[in-house]
Amino acid sequence: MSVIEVSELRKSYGGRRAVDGVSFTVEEGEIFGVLGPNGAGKTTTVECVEGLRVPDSGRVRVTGLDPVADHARVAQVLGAQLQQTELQPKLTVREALEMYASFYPRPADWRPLAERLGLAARLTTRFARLSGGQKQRLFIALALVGAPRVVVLDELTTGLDPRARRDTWELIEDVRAGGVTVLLVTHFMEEAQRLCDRIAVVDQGRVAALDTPAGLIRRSAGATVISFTPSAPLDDDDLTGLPGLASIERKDGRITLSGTDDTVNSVITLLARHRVTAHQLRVVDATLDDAFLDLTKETTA
Ligand SMILES: Nc1ncnc2c1ncn2[C@@H]1O[C@H](COP(=O)(O)OP(=O)(O)OP(=O)(O)O)[C@@H](O)[C@H]1O
Repeated sequence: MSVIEVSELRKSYGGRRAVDGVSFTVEEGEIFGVLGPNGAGKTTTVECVEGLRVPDSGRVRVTGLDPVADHARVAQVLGAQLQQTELQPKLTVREALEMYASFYPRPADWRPLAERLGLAARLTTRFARLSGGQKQRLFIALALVGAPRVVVLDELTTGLDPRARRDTWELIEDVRAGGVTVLLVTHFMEEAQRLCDRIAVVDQGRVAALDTPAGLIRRSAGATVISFTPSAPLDDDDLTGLPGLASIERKDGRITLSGTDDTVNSVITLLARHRVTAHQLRVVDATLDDAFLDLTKETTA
């Protein structure tokens, strides 16, 4: 049985479709990413998984339970990142952690969690007095303090400085190593590429692609880009026949080709055959950024 199952999920707000037939499953111990442009329907989708929103149609199950009908049981197995407004401003960090731990039958020890998230020196600070990044780290701690089987993280590291972001990634990897399933909404490609086993790219309320990060990158039009300044002119005819070629660009004597590994190998053979030297040769693999822009062309254009 999948830990999370979403099938043909639809949800409208006042006649406007926010989610329009989204389906995916998340397996035990997986870090599953939901990636998409602003307004794509990501938060609506994960809020349906959390039982915070009632779908118009479709099926959602978390460990086999319906998050709306079985809300209390789902709340025992699922940890979610809070929104700013959901915590009393006067609560201290310690009180918040103790209170949230008390909601669960077998909570984690909050002290090491507070330590990992850099909150140990802030235990007596009231929520209202925390910096934006400290609030964010507290929300992550509160999502994990119940030792959930599934954790839903929406904009996990938004507002965190680079070190806190890296520490948080390591924490999430550790949490997963402990068997926890993670559903992650993110805008950060580097975060998605580093953490996620699989990613659903959501665009205009639909799943535009669902694959591993490497799989998504392979789908992007020019998965590899090679650029160089040739020591002698090269004919377009020689270049256009290269296997796997997606595009050619010439600028100021420099040639930039996008294509596949085959394209790169063939360019090198071609250069050797013509005894042409490639100055400032660069080969760059496409990133998840490129794949994302390709897959969500209409909305991000
Ligand atoms: N409570 C609401 N009432 C009306 N419309 C809403 C509501 N919540 C979301 N929407 C609309 O539904 C669409 C999807 O929103 P959602 O927040 O799910 O997208 P998202 O992918 O999470 O976006 P972002 O990346 O900007 O957070 C948007 O057009 C948004 O304006």
